[in-house]
Amino acid sequence: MGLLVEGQWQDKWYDTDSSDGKFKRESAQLRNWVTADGTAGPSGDAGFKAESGRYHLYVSLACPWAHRTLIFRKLKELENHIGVSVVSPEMLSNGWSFNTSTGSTGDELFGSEFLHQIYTRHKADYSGRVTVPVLWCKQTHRIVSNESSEIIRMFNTAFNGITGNHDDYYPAPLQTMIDRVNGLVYYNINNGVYKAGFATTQAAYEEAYNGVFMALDSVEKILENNRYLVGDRITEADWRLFTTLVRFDAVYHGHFKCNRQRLEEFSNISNYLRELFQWPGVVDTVDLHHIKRHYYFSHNTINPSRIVPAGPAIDFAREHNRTRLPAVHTS
Ligand SMILES: N[C@@H](CCC(=O)N[C@@H](CS)C(=O)NCC(=O)O)C(=O)O
Repeated sequence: MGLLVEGQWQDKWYDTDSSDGKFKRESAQLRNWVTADGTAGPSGDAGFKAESGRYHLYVSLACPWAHRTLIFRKLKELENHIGVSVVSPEMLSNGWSFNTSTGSTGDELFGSEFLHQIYTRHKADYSGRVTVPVLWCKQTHRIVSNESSEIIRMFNTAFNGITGNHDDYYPAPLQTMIDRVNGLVYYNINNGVYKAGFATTQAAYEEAYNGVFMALDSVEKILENNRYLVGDRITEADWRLFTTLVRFDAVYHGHFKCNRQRLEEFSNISNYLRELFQWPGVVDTVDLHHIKRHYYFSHNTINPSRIVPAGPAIDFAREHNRTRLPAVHTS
């Protein structure tokens, strides 16, 4: 675990001393957009036109942010158009690695040893954390983006002309609502579990813990009468929540101490989670071995023994009751 400082790797854990024990996530720095015609997106430079075979994704199967991009690649039928390299779940003193003996596919483009070499290939004197996901452009030899929330928006529309898949997970009439729900879910749940897990004071931990369960209680209520988070169709908001939910009982409940209750004890959330898990193609994006191995093995300030728990035994493939609520298709 560490970061690049002017192109040099430094092995360093997160600094929480200057923030009263609170974990502060660094904003992603690389924010260009792939667009259908190569014009600039909402931020960054123009010149990244959607083309088959031009882009490559670097992901961890353990990471909830990277997981979003894998789900969108799957749902939007981009697998034959955008390649993927998977890092090892073990994120140790050199950060994310391409060690094939511990579960990486290897770096399919350059055969690098570590992900930080992709960042310095992009910019030799790069400074900042080396995070997944990364969307790489093979034509310009640059990182397009390392921000998952924006990569999924690109995948949602930019390649529609190539794939013929027009399913829309961020439809114009629902955007305001989706943004509002994303805000609550990101702050309290997606990032909330990390704020609880990486807190180094009791007060910072409890504040995050309370936020996690306040928001889960609200989600449980929403899902009582609504099939999905924003009305009766599945949207980006659901997939952004899903990647945290699917890790919750296996990792966040124990390792990050979010243990007021397990998600299995929330009736609506657990049924909803199973529906999303069983969505066509999604199961292929979930790897609980990588998930557990990453958190319990890599965070040695939290779990120095590196013992990976054997449980819990949860069957996400068992029946759910969500068909009792109406739903419409995304496209
Ligand atoms: N804003 C980023 C966050 C990505 C992120 O923090 N990824 C984690 C893995 S779950 C990571 O690579 N952390 C390495 C580090 O912080 O050094 C996104 O959503 O794409």
